Amino acid sequence: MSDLILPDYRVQTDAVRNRFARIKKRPVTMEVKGVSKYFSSKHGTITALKDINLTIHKREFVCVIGPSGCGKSTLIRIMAGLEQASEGEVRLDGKAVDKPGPERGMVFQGYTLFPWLSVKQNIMFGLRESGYNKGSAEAEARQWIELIGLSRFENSYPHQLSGGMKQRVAIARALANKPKVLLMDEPFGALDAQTRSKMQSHLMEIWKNIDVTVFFITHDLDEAIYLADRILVLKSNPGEVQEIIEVPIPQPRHPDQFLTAEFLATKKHLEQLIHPANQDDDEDHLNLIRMVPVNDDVGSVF
Ligand SMILES: Nc1ncnc2c1ncn2[C@@H]1O[C@H](COP(=O)(O)OP(=O)(O)OP(=O)(O)O)[C@@H](O)[C@H]1O
Repeated sequence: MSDLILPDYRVQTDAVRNRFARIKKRPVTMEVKGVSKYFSSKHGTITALKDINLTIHKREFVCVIGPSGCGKSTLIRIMAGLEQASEGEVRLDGKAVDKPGPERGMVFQGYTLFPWLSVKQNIMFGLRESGYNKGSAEAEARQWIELIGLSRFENSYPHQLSGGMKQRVAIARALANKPKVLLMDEPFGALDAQTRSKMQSHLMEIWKNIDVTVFFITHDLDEAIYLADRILVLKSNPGEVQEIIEVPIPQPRHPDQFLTAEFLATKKHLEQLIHPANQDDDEDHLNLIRMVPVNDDVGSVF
């Protein structure tokens, strides 16, 4: 990629610039204001997050990337109300978040469906909790099952589903409660590459058709660029905002865009942010002793 002449990732076409202008005019849904988080450990205090500020507008899709340990999960847990910030606050539609609530749906990497409930019962569960009677919860669940294309599996149990199907059910279950924000922590991290790419397209389709704002953690740069309006890049030790990038790829997104100059330029920039050149990290080196015959030529040019 280094030999290609790529545009600057900050250059936007008129369509992309206009889209961002429209997004910025939408009301703010979530605000992360000066959030810091400290943990005590036997080695002292860990600053997992330091002064994080982010404003997310209604219907925006924001992805978060950053090296392992930069505080991504801590941030999403604070946004979900599962963890308290040490300093600062998170607001949803102007109201401080201090505990989990139905207006924030969560989807995690691990399959979090109830194994003893069928697909339909899993989706009905939250609806029943929020006061739907059995008949209306069932009708609502069926609509979601149809939307995620699993009508044939409504009475199947999680162990009878593939990983991708389970995550589709988890997304439907989170969305059935009509949250304002969907918080997703590496939801496709455990899936094989092909299923993952299908799930990304499914999620894009769902997001286009459902009135929801998405905050999505991933390790995968392609996934972040493909899905996001903006990408929050965190750095570690302490977890701080490195950059917030407006993705210059037009909507609607399509897998063909993975090879466009804008896509490659954005990916190159993210790679530079996450793996800066000349960074000599001891953990990246393998201390290998050669344990092959002297004339072994695997790995040499021939
Ligand atoms: N409950 C805890 N107690 C002590 N330290 C914690 C706790 N939770 C997280 N940390 C520390 O806070 C830092 C951020 O962790 P976090 O899991 O949020 O990072 P992450 O970016 O999500 O990592 P990964 O990409 O590997 O999942 C790490 O140094 C981690 O060890």
